[in-house]
Amino acid sequence: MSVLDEILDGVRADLADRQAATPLERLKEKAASVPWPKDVVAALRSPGVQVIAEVKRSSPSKGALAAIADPAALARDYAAGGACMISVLTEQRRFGGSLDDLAAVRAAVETPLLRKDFVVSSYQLWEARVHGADAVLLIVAALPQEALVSLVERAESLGLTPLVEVHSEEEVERALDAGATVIGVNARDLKSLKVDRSTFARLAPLIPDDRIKIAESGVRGPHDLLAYASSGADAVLVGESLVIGRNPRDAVADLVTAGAHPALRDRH
Ligand SMILES: O=C(O)c1ccccc1NCC(=O)[C@H](O)[C@H](O)COP(=O)(O)O
Repeated sequence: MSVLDEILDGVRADLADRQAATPLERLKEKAASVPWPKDVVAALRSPGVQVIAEVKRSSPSKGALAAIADPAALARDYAAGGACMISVLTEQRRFGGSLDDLAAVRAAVETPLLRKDFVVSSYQLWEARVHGADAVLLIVAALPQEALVSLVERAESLGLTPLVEVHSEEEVERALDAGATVIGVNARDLKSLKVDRSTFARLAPLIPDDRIKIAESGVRGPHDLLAYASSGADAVLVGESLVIGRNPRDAVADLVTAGAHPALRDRH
């Protein structure tokens, strides 16, 4: 069984528990009083290469990374550093996240928020809305095509921007067929968990220029952002290097400064 399959088994079991505790109708009632999500596409289309900073406690590849006792404080640092979006991992078993983290971050910052999880059901989209997300991750490798298409449509109907994640040529084609506007190329192979930064340069040319291209994983500092930018990235998604460093605000600011270099402006 692959790591992804193991993660998905746990996600489905936890989802079943939450569905038993909170019926969908109740979630829908709650969503009615939550403000409409922010325009993530506009934020990502801002000049230069944008930085998406992630709240990430642990991971299957590295184990424990950082305790992050106060995710809201970390998010405030990310926002002060200039992150255009904050990614909050909500998967519990392997990443140590939760929907409470998402809600706490929502209460702390105005920055657009991504719910980063392994979405397999529209129930999770409603949860994302209720807890203040503006965008949701949809991983092509985790979904049959019919489910992917339906989740892209449902997310958009709820005002959530789907970030559709790909790892291969075939998955790029599936993301485009599903109508994705925002496509993330994840450099981390979901079987070996190894990061191969060249994946973005290989797949980016297959993604039309009217879509937003996000390079996910493996950004250790400004030099990696610039390398992804030179291959056409509109934004980078960064987790580990921000949470293990001593000053997340300065680390984000350094990336934002690199992404704002005059040579990288007016790329959209
Ligand atoms: O991080 C992992 O080990 C991992 C394993 C299996 C599925 C997903 C995984 N990570 C999720 C991510 O996509 C990253 O958290 C994100 O791209 C940031 O990457 P990094 O900056 O390398 O922490």
